[in-house]
Amino acid sequence: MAWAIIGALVKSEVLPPKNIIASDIAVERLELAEKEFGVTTTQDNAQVFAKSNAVVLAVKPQFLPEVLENLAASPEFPGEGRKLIISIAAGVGCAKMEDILYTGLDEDAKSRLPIVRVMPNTPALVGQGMAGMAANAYTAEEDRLTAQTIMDAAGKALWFDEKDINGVTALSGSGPAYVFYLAEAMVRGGVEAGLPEDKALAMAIQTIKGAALLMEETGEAPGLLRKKVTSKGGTTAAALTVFHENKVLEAIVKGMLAAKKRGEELG
Ligand SMILES: NC(=O)C1=CN([C@@H]2O[C@H](COP(=O)(O)OP(=O)(O)OC[C@H]3O[C@@H](n4cnc5c(N)ncnc54)[C@H](O)[C@@H]3O)[C@@H](O)[C@H]2O)C=CC1
Ligand SMILES: O=C(O)[C@@H]1CCC=N1
Repeated sequence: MAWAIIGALVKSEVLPPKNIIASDIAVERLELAEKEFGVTTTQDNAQVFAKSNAVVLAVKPQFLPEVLENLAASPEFPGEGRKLIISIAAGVGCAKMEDILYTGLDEDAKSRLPIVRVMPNTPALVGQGMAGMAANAYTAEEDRLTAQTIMDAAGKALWFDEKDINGVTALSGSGPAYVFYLAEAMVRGGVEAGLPEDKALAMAIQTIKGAALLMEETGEAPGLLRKKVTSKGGTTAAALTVFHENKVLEAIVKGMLAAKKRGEELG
């Protein structure tokens, strides 16, 4: 995800590579990032913090507390200037991050460390991400603008109350997997209908892409566009009748609520 965000910032010229500093414990990833994007790198997270106005934390959720604890214990912390902390770790709430970062800080120091929690998704890798964002109480308009600019570079981003982030995760965070699942089903259906697999895949991809663009460009509701494809007594109606009988729509909604519940449990 960090790779996607760095790539998007560089490609969209939101920031020149020399203004981006990346850290990772894996040297080979840093070497790759230097080569691919021309960014500065370090293995020292505290150096990133010291040199940046905005820090994006993109480690796996189970490592985030440790990374924050090390940061809070470093001589560079909290420093002088204002620093926006952005975390993309799934399931780690602002309260948890505040617990670690704000302990022992006075109100002035806290207000210089605003926190934004982001739920991105993998299409950010191709500049078509959809992120949901939530800001903590110390966040000002300029911080929200910074977070918006960073995430817009990788696609689109919308603001939510933090209580809605598990719903966002269930929709756009996990959502690409639902679309890939649909694509898998369409390819299997195509093959069973006698098409060669490579062509079935190419057709499924273009059909999903075209349908998404049609929704976006016409602004028409998905249900209305579906009706426009469905001739009375025709082929689409035959397919949809089977989906309906098998409660496919209800199953997807149930699945999303299970994803939301899992997000709550992990949090
Ligand atoms: N993959 C997805 O679909 C989504 C992922 N996320 C979140 O994005 C975050 C990153 O996920 P991925 O990019 O898939 O993981 P990843 O494992 O590919 O990347 C994490 C990177 O952090 C580095 N790292 C580990 N410990 C470190 C430390 N102490 N200091 C510095 N770097 C360290 C690792 O070497 C690795 O390069 C996770 O928190 C995940 O919850 C959020 C939404 C969607
Ligand atoms: O499956 C997960 O838990 C993460 C969060 C959203 C996408 N991947």
